[in-house]
Amino acid sequence: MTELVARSLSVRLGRNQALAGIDLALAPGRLTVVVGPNGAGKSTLLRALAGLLAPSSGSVLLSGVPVGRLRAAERARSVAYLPQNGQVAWPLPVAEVVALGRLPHGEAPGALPPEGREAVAAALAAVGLRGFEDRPATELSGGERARVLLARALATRAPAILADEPIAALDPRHELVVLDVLKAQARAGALVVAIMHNLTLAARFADEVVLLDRGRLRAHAPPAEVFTEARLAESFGIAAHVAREEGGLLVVADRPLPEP
Ligand SMILES: Nc1ncnc2c1ncn2[C@@H]1O[C@H](COP(=O)(O)OP(=O)(O)OP(=O)(O)O)[C@@H](O)[C@H]1O
Repeated sequence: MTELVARSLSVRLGRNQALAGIDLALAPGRLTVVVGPNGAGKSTLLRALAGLLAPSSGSVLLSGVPVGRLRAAERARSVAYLPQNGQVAWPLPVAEVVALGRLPHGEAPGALPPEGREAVAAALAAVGLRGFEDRPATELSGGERARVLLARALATRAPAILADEPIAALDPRHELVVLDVLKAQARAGALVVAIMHNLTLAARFADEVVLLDRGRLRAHAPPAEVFTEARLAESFGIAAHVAREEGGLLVVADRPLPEP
């Protein structure tokens, strides 16, 4: 069972204390949504959890092992990381970009074994890109490209998926498609973490919410405990309505509060 644990995790980026003393335990089978205002440290947290950024103090343990100590291929097989605003530099066909997700398994994109081919096809279908296989990845819309990169992460079939704003560029239908995919991955046993700014969708899809603010962990709890009007005012500086609806919690941002 894959678990990710941050212990007293602090990260400095240049002169900035991006994260300070984060204690967090993430379990498999859960979709955890990370929220917080711009600059709160969300991307920094995800990169540290993925082993891509060394803590300045404290540690990140992947199933008990410091994540920075894993070999790159082993780490990439264990943790699929989707960066924020991912770009595609080369005009490779979409299927080959997604096949790059098989590299940590030692499978070359041009010569995938049956399992690799199946993983690529399933990932493309999951994000609604069947039929895009031969299109150059540099000739796609922003939302299509974002889904290609998510498919690449899914094709890895890693037990942990860390996605930095996976729905930021997507239309409303594909926001739901992608969140359904991430939820299904969690239901199938994966540890899934996604950064999101859409609090309404976060409240609806998250099993648990991590709220970061100025580099500190303010809350880690189910959506109804995190999304209170008082906390939204304090951390986001917004007046919001929070209501319980049949489909879950409804969070509607109403207006910005004056700067304190
Ligand atoms: N390379 C860097 N050097 C110095 N400071 C940095 C660097 N990258 C980010 N920071 C700072 O670290 C803090 C956390 O940044 P981070 O990208 O983790 O925020 P975030 O919560 O993901 O924000 P956003 O919602 O805007 O994507 C911010 O104050 C940011 O200005």
